Amino acid sequence: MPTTLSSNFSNNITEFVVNEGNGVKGLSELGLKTLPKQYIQPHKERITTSTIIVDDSIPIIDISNWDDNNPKSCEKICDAAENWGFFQIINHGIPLEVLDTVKAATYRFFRQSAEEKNKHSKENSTTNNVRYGTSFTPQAEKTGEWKDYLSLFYVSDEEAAALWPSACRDEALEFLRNSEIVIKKLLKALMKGLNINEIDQTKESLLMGSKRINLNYYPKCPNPELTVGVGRHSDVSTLTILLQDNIGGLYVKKLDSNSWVHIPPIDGAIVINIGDALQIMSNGKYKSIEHRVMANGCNNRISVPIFVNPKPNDLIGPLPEVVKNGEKAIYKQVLYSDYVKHFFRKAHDGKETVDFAKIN
Ligand SMILES: CC(C)(COP(=O)(O)OP(=O)(O)OC[C@H]1O[C@@H](n2cnc3c(N)ncnc32)[C@H](O)[C@@H]1OP(=O)(O)O)[C@@H](O)C(=O)NCCC(=O)NCCSC(=O)/C=C/c1ccc(O)c(O)c1
Ligand SMILES: O=C(O)CCC(=O)C(=O)O
Ligand SMILES: [Fe+2]
Repeated sequence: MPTTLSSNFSNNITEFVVNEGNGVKGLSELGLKTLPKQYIQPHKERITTSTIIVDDSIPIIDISNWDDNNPKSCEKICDAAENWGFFQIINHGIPLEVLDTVKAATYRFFRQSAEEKNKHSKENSTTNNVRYGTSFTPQAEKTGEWKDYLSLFYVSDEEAAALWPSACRDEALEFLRNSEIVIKKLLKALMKGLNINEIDQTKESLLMGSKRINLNYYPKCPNPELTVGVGRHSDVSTLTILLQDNIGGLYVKKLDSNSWVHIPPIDGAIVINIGDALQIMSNGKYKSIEHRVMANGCNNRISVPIFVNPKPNDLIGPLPEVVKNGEKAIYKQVLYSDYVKHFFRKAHDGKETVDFAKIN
């Protein structure tokens, strides 16, 4: 097995990783001793101990006794959304078996040959709703991110049966189905915090009219300190429901600071974060916070986020109930698909995406 790259191979990294569909998983499995230069991030993007704080953590909220008469859990959710933008939920009711099987399915998908996975690449896929890729936007990035992914946009069970890869389709659908009750409970609590006590069908569709599930694979990395698994970004979703494995490495920026806090893996827990769409709809009350993932020198890591979104054709802006009390709108109305395209067409750049919707 080669341990360093021949200059010829190095020149052809993009060909091997991106075009042939080997991904960074393929690179990792060559047994490289040093990180290819294409993945060396500028200093300011690396995750260093000097910016990490260890004596703080995002809230962990037990939602087992959750019902409408329990304002305490509702308050905790809204406080976390305002002050952290991130929290973990435990005793959420999604069976552990569902979580374990979608993790196993993620490994099953990525274990397949490059040829099989690459049938779902941007170039080869017969649909825009299924995409296998690597890094974030290789066409627009100066430096690569050490991650491969499969992204599945949910339209219907029938479409998924026809188009999603069989290695992970049923398990991804099962996770989506089981997350539905939790998503509705969280949105109900978050709307209460905005004095919206009734979620009618129009509002439900605006908050959770479309879903995307990603399977992320972060292979073991030589020189993990020089690169990132995922660079600084905030999600463009309403809410993200994130399942991580037991490896760790996800960091979230502490509000109004330059410090980063680790999100420790907790067996059976799910990480929840507010996305840009809800920051915009709440006129900035709920925070869509920057986060990033450290690469790992010893272990492969996987994660499975469900992005809960408006529908592509929805107009999003501060909700009428939020601005009706004379509050000044800080965001304008934007077409959600324009917002998402703006996000996908550039490299990760922290919180810059939301400027697209700001009133200047
Ligand atoms: C996403 C779109 C806009 C795609 O619509 P479509 O008609 O297919 O547009 P398109 O013109 O083909 O695609 C627009 C661009 O996005 C890129 N793109 C589309 N899907 C993806 C994807 N899953 N991953 C990366 N890029 C994508 C395309 O490659 C296009 O770029 P370019 O080729 O013009 O350079 C549509 O489905 C939509 O509006 N969806 C709304 C719901 C939604 O998907 N919301 C996003 C939630 S995802 C979210 O919040 C976070 C995601 C994330 C974070 C960190 C990562 O590292 C990461 O990989 C992903
Ligand atoms: O892998 C993780 O823990 C986070 C991934 C992430 O932020 C994303 O896919 O948007
Ligand atoms: Fe994210």
